[in-house]
Amino acid sequence: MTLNLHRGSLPSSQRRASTPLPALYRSRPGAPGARPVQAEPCHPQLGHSSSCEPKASLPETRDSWSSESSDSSWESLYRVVLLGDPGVGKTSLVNLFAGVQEKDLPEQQRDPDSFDSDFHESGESTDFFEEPPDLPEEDNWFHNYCMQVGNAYVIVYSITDRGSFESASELRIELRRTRQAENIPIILVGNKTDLVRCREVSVEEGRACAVVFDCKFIETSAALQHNVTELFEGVVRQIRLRRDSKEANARRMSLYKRKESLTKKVRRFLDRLVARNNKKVALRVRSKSCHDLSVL
Ligand SMILES: Nc1nc2c(ncn2[C@@H]2O[C@H](COP(=O)(O)OP(=O)(O)OP(=O)(O)O)[C@@H](O)[C@H]2O)c(=O)[nH]1
Repeated sequence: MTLNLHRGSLPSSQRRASTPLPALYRSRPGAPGARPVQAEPCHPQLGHSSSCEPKASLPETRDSWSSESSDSSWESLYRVVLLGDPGVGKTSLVNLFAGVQEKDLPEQQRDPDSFDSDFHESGESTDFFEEPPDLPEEDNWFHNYCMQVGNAYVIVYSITDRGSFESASELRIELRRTRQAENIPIILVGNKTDLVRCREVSVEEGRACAVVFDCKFIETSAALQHNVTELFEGVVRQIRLRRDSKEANARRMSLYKRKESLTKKVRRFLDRLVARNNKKVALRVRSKSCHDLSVL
């Protein structure tokens, strides 16, 4: 498993300090803060991993960065979207996962406004990104886009904030509405478990909510780095399990279709044979009844 981190300096007017802004958002023409991709200094810094090389030849929008990409030379990219109220710890979780400590970075590279992490494993890449919390009204498109493009969703709430737990439920309902027919992995995360005395949402409530909403559930503490690796590995596993079962289903279906088409061929042959016989029978019947004016 190798990790990549790409950073770039961006205008911060649209975002809170800790909010990472995905490259996708940045590359949208006309969007506030949007910049041409080639102007970004972040991608050359991806060079720590052998699997990042093909990115140089990628098209410039992330619309084409999909696991269904027809370009087989490029690894699969899975987009994991982190949703949740401001302040619940989304950025902290992603930062931890990427193994980034701000203090480890040179002063000039410290840019809390921008952050993306790529998680590369077995030729696959998982891109975690979160929605900027204070987007202007006209940028509702990005929220809608997030709801459409994720291959998996991590809905984070703080166990010390019941309001964020309720927001998590609403987000789950919204996701269910937008991605109704799809079997996408959703993980409900209760963060800040280290703040034991301030707990407002019990583990049982979190678990019950996950059962009701048919998603996975885990409690984490970004502060204590508890369950963070389990969370992100779990996300990748969920994506793979669904992908594998989808592929197995597709294989089963194509086998079934092949079998069915063989059966159909035999049936067509038999039908033709029966029809020929039926014509002879019909002719015989007609000739027998030709004297009966009461029948055809
Ligand atoms: N005690 C404790 N504090 C945490 C934990 N996770 C995050 N925090 C703190 O909570 C605050 C908000 O964390 P962020 O990671 O910025 O939260 P966010 O959801 O990304 O917030 P926005 O960027 O506003 O969307 C920061 O001060 C973090 O240090 C945790 O597990 N335990």
